[in-house]
Amino acid sequence: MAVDQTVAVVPPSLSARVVGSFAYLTIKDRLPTILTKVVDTIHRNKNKFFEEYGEEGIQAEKKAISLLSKLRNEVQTDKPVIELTDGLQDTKSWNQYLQRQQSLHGDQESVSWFKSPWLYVECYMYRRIHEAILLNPPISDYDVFNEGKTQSFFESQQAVMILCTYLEGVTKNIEELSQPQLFEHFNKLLQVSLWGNKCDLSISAGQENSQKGSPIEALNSLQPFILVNDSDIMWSTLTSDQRPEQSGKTYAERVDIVLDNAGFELVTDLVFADFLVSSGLARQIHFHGKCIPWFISDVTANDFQWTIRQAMAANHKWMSKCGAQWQSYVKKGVWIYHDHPFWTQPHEFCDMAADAPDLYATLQKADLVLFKGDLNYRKLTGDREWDHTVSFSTALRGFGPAPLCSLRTLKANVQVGLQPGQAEKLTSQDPSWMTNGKYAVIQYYNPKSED
Ligand SMILES: O=P(O)(O)OC[C@@]1(O)O[C@H](CO)[C@@H](O)[C@@H]1O
Ligand SMILES: [Mn+2]
Repeated sequence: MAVDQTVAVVPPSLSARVVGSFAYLTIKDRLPTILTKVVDTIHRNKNKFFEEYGEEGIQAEKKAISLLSKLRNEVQTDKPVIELTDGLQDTKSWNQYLQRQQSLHGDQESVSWFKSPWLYVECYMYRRIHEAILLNPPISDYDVFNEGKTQSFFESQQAVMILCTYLEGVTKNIEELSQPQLFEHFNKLLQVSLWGNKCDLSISAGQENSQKGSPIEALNSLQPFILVNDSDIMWSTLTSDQRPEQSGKTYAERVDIVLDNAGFELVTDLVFADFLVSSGLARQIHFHGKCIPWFISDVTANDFQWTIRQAMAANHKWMSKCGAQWQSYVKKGVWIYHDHPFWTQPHEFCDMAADAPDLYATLQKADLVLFKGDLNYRKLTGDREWDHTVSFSTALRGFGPAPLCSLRTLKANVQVGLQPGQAEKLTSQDPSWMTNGKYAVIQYYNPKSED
C-alpha cells in the first residue's frame, strides 16, 4: 500500500537503544573490534614510524594508541559523546551537530553511544579515529585503513583482469553496437558495479572480503537477489535527449558518481564510468570521494589515484590499457574527482541543501547522480525505521538535486520502496536479508517527475 507523502510521519532513527538490533550489535561488538584492529595496525607500523621520524614517530604512535584505547572504552561503557578538538575545517560543524543531538535528547539524558542515532555515532567514531591520528604529528597523515584497502585490491586481481578484458571486448567495436546490445552491456556493467558493493571491509570488521571468480558470470545467479531494479528508468534518463540543443551521439552531459569503497568496488565503478564515456552515454563523469579515511574501505583521493596507477602498471594487457585510458580521462578533464567534508559528516542527505549548499549546487549540475553503497543509502533515507512499502521519494524527504539512483547491497536494516508482502516473504525465507549483504537494490528517483 503506497503511503501518502503529505501525511507520512518521519519515523525514529535506528539506534543501539533497541537491544539486540543490528545497530546495537554493531556498537557493542563490531565498533570495538574495528578500534582494536586500528590500534594493532598502528602498533605493527611502529618500526616504520621510527625509521621515518625517529623517536618523535614512536611518541606519536604511543599517544595515538592511547587516544584510540580511550575511545574504545568510551564506546564500550556508553560514555557521552564529546566535542572534537582538532580544529579541522569541519570541527565546528561536528560540534554544532552534537549540540543539535543534545537538544533533540532533552536535558535529562546525554548523547551517548547506545542512546543516540546509530548513523550519528558510527560516523563520529571514524571522525574520532581521524582526530587521534591528526593530533599526533608527525604521523598525522597516516591512513590507518590503507593496508586493508590495498590488500583487497590485490586479492581481487583476477576479477579485475576479467572485467578489463570484458570492457576491451565491448569498447573495441562499440560504434557497431545496436541500442539493444548497448543496453545489454550497460545492464551487465551496472550490475557488476552494484555487486562490487559486497566487498566493503566495514561489515566484516576489516576481515578480507574481496571478489573471487568472474564478476560477469556471477550475474545470472545474482539476478533474483535484486529486490528493486530501476535500471530501465535509469537507461531512459541517460538516453532521453535532455539537452536537445546539443546535437551528436552523446546523451547525458554529466553523470556524478558518489563513490563508496576502494579495492574491487572502485574498479567496477571505473569500468562502468569508462563504458558510459566510451559508449557516448555520458560526456563527463564527476566522482565524489572522502576527504579522510572513512568506514574502513571508502575511497579517498589517494586511493583513487593509486588505483589508476596500479591498473596502468599491471602486467596484463587489457588492465594496463584500462589504466592508461583512465589516466587520460583524468588528464583531459573527462573524469573529475571531487571531495567535500559533507560526505564525512553524519547528516542525512535531506539536510544537504541547508548544511552544504555548495555541494547541493554541484550535484544539481548532473543529469544523473549515482550513490554507491550502503552508507549512502542510510543517509539518503535518514537511517530510519521506515515501513518497507514507503516510497523511496518519501524517504528522501525532499532530497533531489537531480535524477538519482542508489546502487546498494543491503547491510543495514533500512529498506524502502518494496511491494506489499515482499519484506514479509523475505523475512520468512532469510531472516537476516537486510544485513547479510546478499540482496541489493537499484533504486531510482527523479525529482522532476511526479512520484
Ligand atoms: O557503505 P558500505 O561500504 O556499503 O557499507 C558500510 C557498512 O558496512 O558499514 C555499516 C556497518 O558498520 C553498515 O551500515 C554498512 O553496511
Ligand atoms: Mn563503505
